[in-house]
Amino acid sequence: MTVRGENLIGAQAQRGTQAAFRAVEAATGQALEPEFPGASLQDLDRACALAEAAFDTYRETDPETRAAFLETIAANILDIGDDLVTRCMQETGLPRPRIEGERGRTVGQLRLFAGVLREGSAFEIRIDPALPDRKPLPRPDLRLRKVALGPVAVFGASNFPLAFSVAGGDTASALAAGCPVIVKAHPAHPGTSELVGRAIQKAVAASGLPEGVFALLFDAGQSIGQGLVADPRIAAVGFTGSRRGGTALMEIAAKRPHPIPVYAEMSSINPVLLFPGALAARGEAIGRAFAASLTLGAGQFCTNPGLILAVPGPGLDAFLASATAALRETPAATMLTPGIHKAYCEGVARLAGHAAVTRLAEGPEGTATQGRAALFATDSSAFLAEPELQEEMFGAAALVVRCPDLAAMRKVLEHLEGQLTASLHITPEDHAAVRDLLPLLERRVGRILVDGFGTGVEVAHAMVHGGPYPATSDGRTTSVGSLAIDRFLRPVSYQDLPDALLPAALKQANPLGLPRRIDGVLERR
Ligand SMILES: NC(=O)C1=CN([C@@H]2O[C@H](COP(=O)(O)OP(=O)(O)OC[C@H]3O[C@@H](n4cnc5c(N)ncnc54)[C@H](OP(=O)(O)O)[C@@H]3O)[C@@H](O)[C@H]2O)C=CC1
Ligand SMILES: O=C(O)CCC(=O)C(=O)O
Repeated sequence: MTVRGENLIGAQAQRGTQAAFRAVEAATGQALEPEFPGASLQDLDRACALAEAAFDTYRETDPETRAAFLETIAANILDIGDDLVTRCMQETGLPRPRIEGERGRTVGQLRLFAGVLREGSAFEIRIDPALPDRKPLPRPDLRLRKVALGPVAVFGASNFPLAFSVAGGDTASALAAGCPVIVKAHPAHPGTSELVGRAIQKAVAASGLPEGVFALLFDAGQSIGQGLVADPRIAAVGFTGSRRGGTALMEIAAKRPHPIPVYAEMSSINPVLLFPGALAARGEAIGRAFAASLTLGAGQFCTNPGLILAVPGPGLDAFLASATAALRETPAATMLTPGIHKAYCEGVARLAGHAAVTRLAEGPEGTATQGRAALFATDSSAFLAEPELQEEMFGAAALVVRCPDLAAMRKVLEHLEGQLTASLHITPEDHAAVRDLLPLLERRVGRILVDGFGTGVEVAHAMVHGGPYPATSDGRTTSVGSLAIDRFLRPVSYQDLPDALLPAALKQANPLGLPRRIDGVLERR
């Protein structure tokens, strides 16, 4: 499939009329063909108008129609074949196995939401039948379902060109909810975005859905993204990226005459807590596993283990010896964009020059586009005193904080901002200390995991990929896993509507076969 540099608006593919940009080959820094002329504000207006026009029809399609649509998108993505993988490798510098794995995850996510639709409990059907004889007052007939919010703006992420981009988790969950989607492509991988966008556009047509269900817009600057968030027809935003970008979009959304939710996944340093029992039992092995997680994908994961908390002793020495040895041998790796590479190098230099920080290890030097691993150390009193030490360094760098005891470790956790994950390395003898910290961890993070690292998020029903601000803009939700659909739904209650006027999901005969809670009790199907 050829990349043409075209915006996809409704059933049309057309070149933009605004300033153009080209993708950059991540490994060489060379510009790639073709040019992507940016969308105009008229293009944006048309995409929003089509999405608005499609909304009422699309949201009332039955769950089976939307499930089949998501499966068609998945099949179309696979049908692109190697053209997608090679373009994506060029644009991101990520290796083939990673891109192929991410394509599998993307397709799996779409199919997961097809399953969610067929299972039906996401719509939370509740029926409290009328009690006309209740004293002192009769009870009305009350029926609740969740309905789609409206057209959703999705910002593709730079670091997951497939699984968090055009057909990624935000798009899959919004489409499953019944929301049309307008994607603002990430400029780091426009060719990949166009190929995937065409797969969705083709699926819209093949499924007989209104053309406004999907659009993909390119822009060399930020006016399309900002215009999208400000547009009154947009009802919610999905975003994965920097704290600066996410908060800028939150501000635009909050200033609208009708503010809308922005689901932004932003910065996280993902504390790793090395408990004394675990360090004594297997400090060296944990050090090796940590180095592998830190350097995965050049460290360009928001789940990257960027902060290590431990009490000094022989166990920590063993951990540091194996981690530093592994990091010194891990080759530098191509980073996604020159901007991300520059930000990483500046972050590492800032930490290296910090008076309270020592450098423990540095990976081998690479090319001008590659990032080398780095490990730094400080102590808990310096960490508590210097807020900049908890800033995310997006890449393969981490900071070890030596805590004199577990009470100091607690203080560091109390001082931390909201996080996506916390990883605990433990043995049974650490259980009492862990139990003590769990309530605090629950307040700080979205996912608590034991004897592992947060990278490689499982796409599942019980997954939370979220967390308190600034990990995300709204810690009540997740951007990965089936619960992500909930971000794009809202409850509506129907009181005393005659059956003939009720939506199919709430009719007495339950024609859609949805699971229902009747008088508070889940009905067996
Ligand atoms: N924690 C995480 O999950 C991630 C964090 N990052 C961090 O973000 C840095 C930059 O990476 P990147 O992925 O480009 O993230 P950005 O937040 O810079 O950009 C993400 C998307 O949002 C758009 N955007 C950003 N700011 C605005 C704005 N003010 N108005 C309108 N649109 C905006 C960008 O467009 P445009 O490019 O045109 O500005 C891009 O499409 C990295 O160095 C890293 O620090 C990156 C990826 C994931
Ligand atoms: O680790 C993962 O699988 C997901 C990470 C993520 O969401 C991100 O880096 O933006």
